[in-house]
Amino acid sequence: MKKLRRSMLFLPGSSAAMLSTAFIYKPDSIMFDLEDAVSLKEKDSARLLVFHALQHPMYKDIETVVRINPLNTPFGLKDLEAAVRAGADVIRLPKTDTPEDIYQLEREIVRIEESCGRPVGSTQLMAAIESAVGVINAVAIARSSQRLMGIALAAFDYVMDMQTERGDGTELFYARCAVLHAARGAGIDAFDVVYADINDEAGFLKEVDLIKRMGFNGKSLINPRQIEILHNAYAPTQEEVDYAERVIAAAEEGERNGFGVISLNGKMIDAPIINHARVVIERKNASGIRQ
Ligand SMILES: CC(C)(COP(=O)(O)OP(=O)(O)OC[C@H]1O[C@@H](n2cnc3c(N)ncnc32)[C@H](O)[C@@H]1OP(=O)(O)O)[C@@H](O)C(=O)NCCC(=O)NCCSC(=O)C[C@@](O)(CC(=O)O)C(=O)O
Ligand SMILES: [Mg+2]
Repeated sequence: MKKLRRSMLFLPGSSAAMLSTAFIYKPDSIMFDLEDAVSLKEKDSARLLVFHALQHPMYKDIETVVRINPLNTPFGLKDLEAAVRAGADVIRLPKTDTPEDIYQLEREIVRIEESCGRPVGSTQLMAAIESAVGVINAVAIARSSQRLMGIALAAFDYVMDMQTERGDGTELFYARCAVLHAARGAGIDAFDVVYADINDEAGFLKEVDLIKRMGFNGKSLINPRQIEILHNAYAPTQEEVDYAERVIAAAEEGERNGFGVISLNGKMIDAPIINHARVVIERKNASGIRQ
C-alpha cells in the first residue's frame, strides 16, 4: 500500500526536548529542521542532536525527513553528511530553484552512501519550492530524480519573493496549481504549505479543506495540535463511505450482468466513479471515518 503522507511535522533540530518526544504525536512523517528554525550559532549542535535522534529506536517506525541547509551555504554539505550517515529516510532540499540543484544534491548523496555503506539509492529526496523561479521550473524539478518522492510548496519564502504576504490563499493560487500539476505529472506526492497561526483552528481547517479538494497528499505542519485536525479532515465521512460501498456493490452487480455503465438511484456510474469509490474505501482503511 502507498505510504500515507498527510502530515509532516517540522521541528527545530536544536530543540532537544522536542526531538525526544515528537514521535508520540504520530504524524505520518517527522521533519527535523536544520535550516531556518535553527539559529546560526546552533547549527553545529543541532546537526549533532539530529544525527543522534535519527539513530534512536524511537524513530525506527516513523518516516524521518531532514531539512538541510542549501548546499551553497557553509552548513549544507555537513548537514547532508550527517543526515545520510545517520539513516534519514528523506532529505528535504529547501529553496530548490532548478533541476540542477537536485542533480548536485544527488551526486553528493551517492558519494556519501558509497562511503558509509548505505545502499546507493536508499535515501529519498523531496524538493521545497520557495520562489517564483522554483514554481516556473516545478515540472523539471519534479522530474529531476528517481529519488524524489515529492515536492512541497513553501509559502513564507515564496510570498516574500513575490513581493506579497500570506492572506486568504489568493496569493498562492498559481503556485499551488503549478506544484500540484508538476507532482502529478511526475507521479510523485505534493505537499502544501505550513499554517503559522497554531491557535486559529478554523482558519487551518479551511485551508486543509481547500488543499484536500485540490488534490494535495498533505501538508507541512509546525505544531502537534494540527495533526489530528488534518488527519480527521482527510478521513471520509460515514455518508461518503456508505455511498462508495453502494457504488462498488452496484458496479460488481453490473459487471456480473455484463454492463459497462450502470445507474444508481438515477446517477450514472462508470469507471472513474467506481475508481473514486475505491479511493474513498482506501482512505477509510487508512484514516478511519471523519469524526
Ligand atoms: C510554533 C511553536 C514555537 C509553538 O510552540 P508552543 O510551545 O507555544 O506550542 P504548544 O502547542 O504550547 O506546545 C505543546 C507541546 O508540544 C510541543 N511541541 C510544539 N511544537 C512541536 C513540534 N513542532 N514538534 C514537536 N513537539 C512540539 C511543545 O514542546 C510542548 O511540549 P510539552 O512542553 O512537553 O507540553 C512550536 O510549535 C514550534 O517550534 N514549531 C516548529 C517551528 C518550525 O520548525 N519552523 C520551521 C519550519 S517553517 C519554515 O521554515 C517556513 C518555510 O520554510 C516552510 C516550508 O518550507 O514549508 C516557508 O518558507 O514557508
Ligand atoms: Mg522557507
